Amino acid sequence: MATIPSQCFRHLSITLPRIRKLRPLCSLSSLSCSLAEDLEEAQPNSSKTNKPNSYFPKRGQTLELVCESLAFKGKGLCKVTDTGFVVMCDRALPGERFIGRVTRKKGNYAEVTKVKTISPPWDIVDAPCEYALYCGGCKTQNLSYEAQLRAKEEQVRELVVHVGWFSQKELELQDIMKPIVPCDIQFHYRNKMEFSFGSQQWLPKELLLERHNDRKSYALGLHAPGFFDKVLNVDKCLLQIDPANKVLATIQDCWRDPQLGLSPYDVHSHAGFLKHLMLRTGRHVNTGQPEVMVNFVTSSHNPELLQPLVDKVCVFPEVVSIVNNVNTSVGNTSVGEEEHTLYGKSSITETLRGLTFQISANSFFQTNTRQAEVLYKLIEDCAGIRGDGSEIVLDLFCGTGTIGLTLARSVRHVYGYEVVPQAIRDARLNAKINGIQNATFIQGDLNKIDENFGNNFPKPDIVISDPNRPGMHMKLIKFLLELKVPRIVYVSCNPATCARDLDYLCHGVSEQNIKGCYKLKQLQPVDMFPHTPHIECVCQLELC
Ligand SMILES: C[S@@+](CC[C@H](N)C(=O)[O-])C[C@H]1O[C@@H](n2cnc3c(N)ncnc32)[C@H](O)[C@@H]1O
Repeated sequence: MATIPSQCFRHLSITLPRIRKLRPLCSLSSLSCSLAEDLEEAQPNSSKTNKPNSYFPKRGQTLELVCESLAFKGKGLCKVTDTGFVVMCDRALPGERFIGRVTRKKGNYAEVTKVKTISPPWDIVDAPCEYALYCGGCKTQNLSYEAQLRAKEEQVRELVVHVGWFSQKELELQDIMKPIVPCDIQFHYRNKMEFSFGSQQWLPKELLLERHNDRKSYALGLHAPGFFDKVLNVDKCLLQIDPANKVLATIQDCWRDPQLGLSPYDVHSHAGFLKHLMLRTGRHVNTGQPEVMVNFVTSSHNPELLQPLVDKVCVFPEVVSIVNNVNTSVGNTSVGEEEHTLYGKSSITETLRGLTFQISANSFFQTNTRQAEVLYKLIEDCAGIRGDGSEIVLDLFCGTGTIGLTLARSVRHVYGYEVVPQAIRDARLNAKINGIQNATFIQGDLNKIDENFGNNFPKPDIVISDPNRPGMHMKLIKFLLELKVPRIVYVSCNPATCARDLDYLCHGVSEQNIKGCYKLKQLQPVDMFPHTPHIECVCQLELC
């Protein structure tokens, strides 16, 4: 095997103290560097020391490197020969030998850009998408799917050992860490894609000369990696289903026509009309046929300008909803202050674990429906519901209530908490559509809970917690440690903050003299998004 996934780290488990305390000293090891970056979102205020480095490659210097593994955001982690100094390289694949040029110092490691591949990894494959090498969406499409899964699983294991402070031995002997669950379908799995309009197409350097004439033309596509103002023009995205690609191609064909008078919004000058094109797909409740929602996000309300585009795409039988979100702010978000329905319905439907969900342009819904079925089944199994209708479930970070509602059928009551008011409205509506009466959804910020929080519901038997990337706030961790429910199912989309929170729940928070009281019984990584760096984990915790 050409990858070096873990041997190089193993010795560190003996010498590396708790990462969260040692984070500022991240020159200690490659592992701590990548973890520091992993945890950056979770600890935005933590101080950084400016410890001098024993070795630092100079900016502009070229180095011959071998990528050892994938880390945060799918970047390749490499070490400088002899010194072991860590460099991270976007688009480097495990096992790849390449020449990299140092571009910048970040914390106590360096970033390099790949200049030339000397030898590719043995498990490299041809990426089916023509944009795969440049697009910010799929970063590892040219790595075999098996190798992608290996890299993701390894990343979770390293984080659980070095941030979560669980020993490799206990993970293995007690069969805690399960092999990653692959995604059956590796393309056409996304039910939501957001494309941006841009006043200038972004092209990678190697194509600049070749397509010189395209440089100034307008773009509709995906953002260039790391740039909010540069758009890679795309006619097709292999992550979405064919009917959505037909809509994209049709709009691409016509929106630049000068006679239509349409202009892309410019994020610098704030002039222009078209901001984003969001395509969402679902299925008709009775027929199971695909349903497509087309959402034009514009900087002002001008339905006449959009009408020619509406006329072109409403002819597709799958297009059942065309809406316009008007966002007058200078920001780049797609949520409008007003929404207008231009054609058909204002929402589409999707079924998940036997329930029907109504999805509007801005409601949160798991973006890989098929794999969400797998994820929710795992959550249900981990919840270990008795099925006698006696238990209380607390669904933290409930979004539109999907997890809680799928459990509601076999428990006494579900209490869901969520910060976004629209999501709470959708959750209540979803409960109603499905005839579920034993679910209560409450809007509130779980980062701001106080000592009264626990008085708002009966003591739960099971807590489901599914936070977004920063993980759980210390207030919530303390609440759970005091609540002492028999079982917690922690669902995470960021293995770094997940490992940190598992450490707090199981081993306590020594700085605050708080004891942990949970045992990690099971940790199951799930691949929801092939070709991207994202990893989902389902963790089962039981009260000690
Ligand atoms: C990963 S999503 C999970 C959604 C839902 N459990 C599902 O499976 O569809 C995380 C949710 O947490 C919500 N959220 C983020 N920060 C929050 C906070 N401070 N308090 C409450 N909810 C929050 C987000 O709005 C989002 O709906």
